[in-house]
Amino acid sequence: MSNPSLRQRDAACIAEIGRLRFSPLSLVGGRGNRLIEEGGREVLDLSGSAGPAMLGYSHPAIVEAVEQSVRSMAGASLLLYPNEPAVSLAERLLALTPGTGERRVWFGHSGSDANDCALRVLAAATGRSRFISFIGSYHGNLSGSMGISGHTAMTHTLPRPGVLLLPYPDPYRPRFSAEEVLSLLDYQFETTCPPDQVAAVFIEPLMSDGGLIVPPPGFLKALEARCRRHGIRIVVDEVKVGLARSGLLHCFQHEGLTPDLVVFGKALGSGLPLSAVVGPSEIMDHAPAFALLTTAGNPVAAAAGNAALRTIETEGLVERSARIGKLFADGLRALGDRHEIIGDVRGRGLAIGVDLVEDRTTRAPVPATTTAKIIYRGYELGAAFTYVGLKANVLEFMPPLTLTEDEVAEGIAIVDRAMADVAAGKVSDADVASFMMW
Ligand SMILES: Cc1ncc(COP(=O)(O)O)c(/C=N/[C@@H]2CCCCNC2=O)c1O
Repeated sequence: MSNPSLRQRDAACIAEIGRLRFSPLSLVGGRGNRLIEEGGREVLDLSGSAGPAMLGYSHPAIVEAVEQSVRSMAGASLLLYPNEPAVSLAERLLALTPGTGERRVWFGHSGSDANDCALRVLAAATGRSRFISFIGSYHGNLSGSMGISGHTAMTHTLPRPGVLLLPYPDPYRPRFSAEEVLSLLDYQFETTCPPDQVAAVFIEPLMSDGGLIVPPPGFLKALEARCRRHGIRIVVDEVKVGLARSGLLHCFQHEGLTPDLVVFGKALGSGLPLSAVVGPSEIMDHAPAFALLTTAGNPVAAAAGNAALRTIETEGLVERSARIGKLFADGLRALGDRHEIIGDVRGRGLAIGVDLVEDRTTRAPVPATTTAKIIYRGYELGAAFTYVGLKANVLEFMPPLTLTEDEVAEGIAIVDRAMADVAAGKVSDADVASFMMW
């Protein structure tokens, strides 16, 4: 019997609950913007590993920072001892995150634990037990952060008591206009959701897993104004679209928001487990020993974080993300001349969604199998990308911000061919049966 493949071994030991697989791609390495498949094939990465790979893979700045830090580890627990990399990273985050007054930084391992921490400390510090969030939002997969998320993939878990989930207005499918959502919120405030009981609103400035939805201009600013009237804090979840990806350093800057707390993750560690919450001291200093994760803010992950933030600056990734993102989105839009399935191409910077429809007039989403087949065929042709959306019909492109113009052209050509091949029936339902996961 030949040696089992990596995928077969994975199937024999990795728990299904921890899988969200879009293709048979199994990895033995990565460098630059390419993933190295078992067997040696190099696959162009247009997924960024769901966002963390802001700098691609094995970026020299990350390798050097991690190597230097791990060779003389300044402890392994920020809880017990300050360490130079974590304190430097906190100082950097305070300097680059707009805000006023005394503020502090909390470190976590993931976007989930950072949102968990934010909501728990807000409830405790404000004495308010209600939260506002949005249908389609994804803030994490721990009890707390899942409990304020509104993604259809979360319906296996009941929402947190006291959370108000509002529709997130979608300009492409305006089932609820921005005005109707705000009017619904006003009515809730007048009836079953007293605003003085609401601790905070959690906002994705660009809704990612819910379908890469850019909110209508002014909506988030109008929401903020209502919150300000009632002392409701604004928590902006920048975990996926923050740190230069949107074409500005912070995605909330596109909306003119003034957050109270900002949640970072994914790209902050550039592949290492690292997240952060930046917020006012009256919240973040609520009590000692309130939000403890033993290895959070460890010197190795923090060293990667420092290198990631430095590289955003030294490689001009904010401007690059805007420029390459426009090139990529324009290229995807141009495919619409050949593929009726493309209903909408949207996003900001290098956070791009392609909304796939059965019919451009009705805008009815394609079946999830169609989306999955395009991703599967894209994999066979040499590119890795994923899908999101409450109807699993939005191709998600979250590539490394280091993507080159040539790689954009390569990626567009692969998407083009994948769509044509799927339309020609070259991918079967059986091919994608095990990749229909959310
Ligand atoms: C806006 C936003 N906030 C928080 C999270 C949770 O981050 P972690 O998965 O690092 O805990 C996420 C994670 N999003 C999912 C992770 C599961 C796989 C599907 N793709 C994502 O990006 C997010 O998008």
